[in-house]
Amino acid sequence: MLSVEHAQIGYVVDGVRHVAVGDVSFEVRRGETTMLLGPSGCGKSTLLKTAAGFLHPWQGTVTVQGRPTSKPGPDRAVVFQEFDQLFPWRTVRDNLVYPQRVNGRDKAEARRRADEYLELMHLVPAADRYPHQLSGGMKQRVAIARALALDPDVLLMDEPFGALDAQTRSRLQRELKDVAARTGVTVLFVTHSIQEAVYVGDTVVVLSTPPSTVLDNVDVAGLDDPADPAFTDALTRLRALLAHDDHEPAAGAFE
Ligand SMILES: Nc1ncnc2c1ncn2[C@@H]1O[C@H](COP(=O)(O)OP(=O)(O)OP(=O)(O)O)[C@@H](O)[C@H]1O
Repeated sequence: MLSVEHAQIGYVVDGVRHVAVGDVSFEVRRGETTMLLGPSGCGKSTLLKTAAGFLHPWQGTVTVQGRPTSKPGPDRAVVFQEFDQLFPWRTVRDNLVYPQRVNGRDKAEARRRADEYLELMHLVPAADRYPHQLSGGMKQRVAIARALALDPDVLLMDEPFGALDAQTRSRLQRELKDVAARTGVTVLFVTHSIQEAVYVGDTVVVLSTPPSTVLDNVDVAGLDDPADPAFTDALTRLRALLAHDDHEPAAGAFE
């Protein structure tokens, strides 16, 4: 579904080119959740922004269904970490309806889909509230529901639970797994957390320090019980990969 092939991506600061993503290739298969894990500054968000069409690779390609992600499009929906990504002047329901209308969906169908995804994300009681009346966790659930209601080919998530307390974060991880299984949506998800990568993902793409390359692709499909020895094995393997990266970040950088 989403393909990254020999991508090199960077930034020009004061006329100087800085390479963030050195040479990265991976595939996000249809219906699967792929996690991007790696040390701070390795270019996880840079890759996600390129998939979203906000940045362009200097070399290589990033494609969705074979089409380069050269600009943002309705085939990709993005959920960010920040709680302020909703339209503050629209109710929760209208936050879901409005982007669908902008994408050309008729009013009745947009409302029907909004209600379907409000139900799926347990937001029906909050449908007529405004974003400032919601907790951080609820805002993130609205952002996910809004993205799913657009029926994207790929859902791009940049540390969507990074600013939540531990309990809310676990709950949203569970809900996302459940919704992904029910809808069959394809997800690319950036995280700092090894635990989150194993629990939420089907595959973990582990990146090195910048200019980043792929250290490994680890299959974690079906691992959702931290008490399962296979879950612990996956955690150990990912920790070892990151620890053997030449420029390991300071201890404690990974949960
Ligand atoms: N707008 C920008 N202009 C210049 N450099 C940038 C910009 N955005 C990111 N960078 C640099 O590119 C590199 C990769 O940043 P990026 O945010 O993609 O990493 P990350 O892996 O998502 O980091 P973190 O896990 O800390 O969020 C970093 O060195 C960062 O400083």
